[in-house]
Amino acid sequence: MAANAGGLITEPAVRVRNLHRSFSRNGGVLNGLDLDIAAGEFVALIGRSGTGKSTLLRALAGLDRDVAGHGRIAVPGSVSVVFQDSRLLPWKRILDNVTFGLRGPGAAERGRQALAEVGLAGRERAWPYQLSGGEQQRASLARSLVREPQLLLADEPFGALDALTRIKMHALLRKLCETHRPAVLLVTHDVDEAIVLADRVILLDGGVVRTDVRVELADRSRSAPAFAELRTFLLDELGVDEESRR
Ligand SMILES: Nc1ncnc2c1ncn2[C@@H]1O[C@H](COP(=O)(O)OP(=O)(O)OP(=O)(O)O)[C@@H](O)[C@H]1O
Repeated sequence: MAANAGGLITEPAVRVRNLHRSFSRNGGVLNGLDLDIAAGEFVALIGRSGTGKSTLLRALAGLDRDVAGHGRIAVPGSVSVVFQDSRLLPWKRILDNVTFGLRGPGAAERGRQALAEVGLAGRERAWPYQLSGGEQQRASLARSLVREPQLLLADEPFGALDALTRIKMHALLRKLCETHRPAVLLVTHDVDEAIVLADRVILLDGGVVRTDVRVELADRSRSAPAFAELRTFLLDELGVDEESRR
């Protein structure tokens, strides 16, 4: 349970209990994982390669049918997923990609508004191949948010972008989340990205949540001392050696 700004106790948007998943007899990837995410809360999920971050995300997205019966998962009715590649349909124009599957007479207008929100006004009739990688991810975010999901799952959405574009996308995602207020689970390898964006950072290790910290920074700029302190703590938790931090 989480207390909202008014002090009321609210049900979490996501509740995972005792989740297990294995792919071989060599042991589990998820080993009795518990996790709650409050409505509107932004959680970043970090962990060493192969620790099961994508496995958890796929289970929450309903993309892993075999996980059923290996724990309890409760997620909201409307869930959107963003991946590292935009997964736009190459044979559809950008607006048609964004509104794909939406019904009702207002769908095109909602799609246009979503594209404007992500900075793609005027690109409605472009084909996916005509957009840069960053623009394709903007379109992918528009396609998710036009559905007003209660839960947004994002698996390394900015992993393929250059450093400057990533920083711009961080600002955009924060703004979109402040406007639309979905619960978010963001998988990332980038500790700085986690601190810049999230309300909470959780670290997966051994198939369970090993570290769970709230990000309470007045100043999220990377040069702030409290930012550096939290980064050092998380890199220590990840077991990243001194050499690799430079
Ligand atoms: N469908 C599958 N079949 C067999 N093994 C799988 C499958 N999906 C994941 N795994 C294995 O489960 C483990 C966890 O994979 P997962 O992709 O969840 O890790 P991750 O933490 O997201 O890693 P990375 O940070 O490298 O993306 C890996 O050892 C992977 O090989």
